[in-house]
Amino acid sequence: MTTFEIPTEQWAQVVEKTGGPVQYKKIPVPKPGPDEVLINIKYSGVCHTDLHALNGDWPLPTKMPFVGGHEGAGVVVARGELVNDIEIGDYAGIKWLNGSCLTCSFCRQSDESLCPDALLSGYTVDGSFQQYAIGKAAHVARIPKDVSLEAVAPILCAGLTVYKALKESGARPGQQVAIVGAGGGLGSLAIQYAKAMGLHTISIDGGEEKGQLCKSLGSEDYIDFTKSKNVVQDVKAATPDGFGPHAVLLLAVSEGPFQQASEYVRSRGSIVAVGLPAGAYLKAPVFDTVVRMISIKGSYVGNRQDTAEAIDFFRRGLVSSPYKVVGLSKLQEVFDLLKAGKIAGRYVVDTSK
Ligand SMILES: NC(=O)c1ccc[n+]([C@@H]2O[C@H](COP(=O)([O-])OP(=O)(O)OC[C@H]3O[C@@H](n4cnc5c(N)ncnc54)[C@H](O)[C@@H]3O)[C@@H](O)[C@H]2O)c1
Ligand SMILES: [Zn+2]
Ligand SMILES: [Zn+2]
Repeated sequence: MTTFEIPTEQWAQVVEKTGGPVQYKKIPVPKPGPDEVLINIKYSGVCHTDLHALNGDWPLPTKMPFVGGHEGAGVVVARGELVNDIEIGDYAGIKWLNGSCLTCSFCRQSDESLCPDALLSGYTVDGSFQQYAIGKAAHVARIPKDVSLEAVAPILCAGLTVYKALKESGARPGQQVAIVGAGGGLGSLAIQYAKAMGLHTISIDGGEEKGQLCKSLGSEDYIDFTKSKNVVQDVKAATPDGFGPHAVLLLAVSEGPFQQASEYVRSRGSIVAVGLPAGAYLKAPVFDTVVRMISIKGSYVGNRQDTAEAIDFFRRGLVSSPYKVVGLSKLQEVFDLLKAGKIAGRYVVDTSK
């Protein structure tokens, strides 16, 4: 068996007060409990959720201080005495769902994200913006040895979340799906998963850079919400019969689209809310929802099987996040860009610098 030398101290980005800035400092390397593994994180994607956590946007408290991050890809370097289905030296990933009880009625039916005792990486337990992170062995993502750890990182939240949301939408091959927030981290992967699943995509986001990205990833239409005079009309016009898309994935970080989607979704279509803008509400006219038989639902990350399937799409070369790599020490700069809506695709941080 391979053995790794584990230091006692490591570099991490720590949130010490709501709103930040994050503090780049040395902290102790944690020790895994009996049912846990210690992963030497090589790369971590930066999700907009990490910014919500930093800003205290949601009605759910974080631990404090905390280390954010939940798209961490690395190598298993230690394991607790109860762990026997993952080896030292294996590739593994820290995802949002760090652990769940595995015995409640949700866990028993593979709705692990609904577990009342779920542990959330980079939120209620320390996450992947550090060189060594802990995950419950049952939940850490199994990453095949033949994939790039920096490229696979965004699959661990963005990829698996949009893959699950597309399944939840009920859209079938050949149908149209509108992706709102298509040029962001989740959106850029949603375009590709949708395409791989045989769906047509209509991308909605703001600015030319994001438009070019969406087109280059295979989206047939791009609607720039900052320029369009009538987003509702433009979305409907992008479908062959003008009746609107069969499904809408709401990935945006502003409330507007959550109020608008019911105006352009096709009758009997579904609206899937995934983005989590602070304090936002979903709104739809009851009359239209009834007589046009619209389904409105939420979708929250995915279970362990969704994770494995989402990674398998990546391994087969069907999806890949467009990403840029910077050092972990530059995390605050990434947050500033994310806040300004300036990131097309994903940023991935390299924990060695
Ligand atoms: N439900 C889940 O399980 C889950 C999982 C991961 C992330 N999230 C949430 O999803 C959201 C997106 O995350 P991300 O990392 O992709 O963020 P991101 O910042 O990379 O992307 C968001 C995109 O939305 C676009 N946008 C903003 N306003 C818009 C509008 N009015 N119309 C169209 N597009 C608009 C932005 O330009 C940006 O490209 C966040 O709120 C995050 O917390 C939810
Ligand atoms: Zn995330
Ligand atoms: Zn449970």
